[in-house]
Amino acid sequence: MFKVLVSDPISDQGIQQLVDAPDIIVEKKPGLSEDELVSIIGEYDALLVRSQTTVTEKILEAGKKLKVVGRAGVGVDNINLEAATKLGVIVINAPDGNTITTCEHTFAMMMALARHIPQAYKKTTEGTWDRKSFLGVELRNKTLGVLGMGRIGSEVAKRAKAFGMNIMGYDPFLTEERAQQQGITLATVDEIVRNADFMTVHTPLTPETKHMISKAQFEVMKRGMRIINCARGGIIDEGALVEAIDTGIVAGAAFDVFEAEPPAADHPFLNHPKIIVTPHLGASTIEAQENVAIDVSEQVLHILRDEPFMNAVNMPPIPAEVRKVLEPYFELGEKLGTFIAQSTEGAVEDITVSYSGELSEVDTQPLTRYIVRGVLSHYLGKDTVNVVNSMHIAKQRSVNIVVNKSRAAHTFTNLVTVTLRTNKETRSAAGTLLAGYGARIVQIDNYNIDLTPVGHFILISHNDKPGIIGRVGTLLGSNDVNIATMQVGRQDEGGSAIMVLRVDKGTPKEVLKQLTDLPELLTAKEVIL
Ligand SMILES: NC(=O)c1ccc[n+]([C@@H]2O[C@H](COP(=O)([O-])OP(=O)(O)OC[C@H]3O[C@@H](n4cnc5c(N)ncnc54)[C@H](O)[C@@H]3O)[C@@H](O)[C@H]2O)c1
Ligand SMILES: O=C(O)[C@H](O)COP(=O)(O)O
Repeated sequence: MFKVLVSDPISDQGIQQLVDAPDIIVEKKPGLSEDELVSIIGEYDALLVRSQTTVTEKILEAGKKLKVVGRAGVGVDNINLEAATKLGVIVINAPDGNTITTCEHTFAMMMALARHIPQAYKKTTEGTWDRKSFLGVELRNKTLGVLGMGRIGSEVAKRAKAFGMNIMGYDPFLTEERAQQQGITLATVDEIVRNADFMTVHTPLTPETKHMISKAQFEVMKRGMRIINCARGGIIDEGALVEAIDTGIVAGAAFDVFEAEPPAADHPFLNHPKIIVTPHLGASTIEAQENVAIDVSEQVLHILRDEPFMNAVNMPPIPAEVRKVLEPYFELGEKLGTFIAQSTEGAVEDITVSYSGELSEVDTQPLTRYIVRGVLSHYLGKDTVNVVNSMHIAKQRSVNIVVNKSRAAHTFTNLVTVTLRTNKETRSAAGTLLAGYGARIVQIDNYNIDLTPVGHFILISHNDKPGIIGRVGTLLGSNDVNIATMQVGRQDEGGSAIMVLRVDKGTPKEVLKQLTDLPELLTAKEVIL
């Protein structure tokens, strides 16, 4: 049974799949302090948050069973990613579910700003019929500068075109070609600042984007610009903005987010006649909240059940086309890792992974993480090593990871070979996926075999001498270990050979010892896959 703690208000419909899952207990405890979270987090396998809960290193350290922190939304600046990675806690988000909603909120803010709607509403409901003070501007034919042309920025640009606006966009990933396809003008921040009538920011808050619009930009800014921030507080320098409004450079601003949330009661935005504000409502629609909660719940379930998952933010993203090629190999990769670790004596020095065939054409790094996890979890436990921290742990323990690639396909379309070198020996195992038959281990050291990697095995190294197979069979039979299948491989007649026995259950240690006492038998290892 896995326990999931929901510490922020998250859509009930969205987390229904977790509530319904027979192996999950969901507990909702919104509004806890850091200390309260620290005192209870040790019981939970997963933590689900929005932006209110600050997931600190202290909380992560106290989460001894914690496998995943799920963020029902985009921004993960409330989660200590470095600590999570170090501790092997996977952090996932729901990057797509609130894009349209936030884009629409940006538009609502832009129109409210252009037409003074909040200010006019306030005055009218206070009993003053004032039509003079609220002369607005049209959006049509105005230039909109978009800083950050990711998911939300691109949707904003799309809608702005329908309003007859000209769009200038800046994003480090925006190329001239893509800008042309989107019907926008690729520009620098400086060009946007000097030319736009409206400017909206849609970047994450990073050391690079913090105060990217500050005093220097306001000094050269087109007079009368209107500015919208529905991304993150701090991208625009709040103090410098107020000064730019008060000195007539900026005509008005609409902010959904603040450098500190909630803002202090005397925050200069709160009573400023030219600044309109909402309390971080960008993602707050029924649809978006359901979408993000569904997405994050689905991935949390996968992680808790040790199944392949998406949207981890503390490991590099896997492009869809690469995921399609690699995902079928994740389980096999991890099994090859665990197989080789169980088969090899000694302290690990390096792990060499060779990819041949079509696999060699994609970025195989995500698959390597599974393989390394398979190897290291044999020594450190599955709970300690996961695909987020496997490479980090390998580095920490000075285990070299070497990756080779070769286009040559040999007998199989794809072949993954894992070689483990320890201070005592070097062994390797290779596997593939056979169409219609699934995962197979097809080579151990230099011996060809054909093994479905599931169940209990005994891996024996011996000298190829008459009678040895019979003696192994008799010994196991007399110890009530039933052999389901047996495969034997040898290089040369009378030379070294291996035997792989699939047995119905675990083999007691003393039986393995008796096996190694047989003449001509060199080693006998139990492998459980
Ligand atoms: N107000 C809300 O409730 C709300 C809701 C959803 C998202 N957000 C925030 O909106 C922002 C954008 O979200 P998204 O889903 O579009 O993210 P995204 O990752 O799709 O887009 C962000 C874009 O910013 C670009 N970028 C990074 N550094 C930049 C820089 N220095 N200059 C210009 N561009 C830069 C990136 O290349 C990327 O394309 C995030 O900060 C997110 O947390 C806020
Ligand atoms: O990054 C996000 O997804 C938004 O800021 C939404 O945050 P929220 O889930 O706290 O509304």
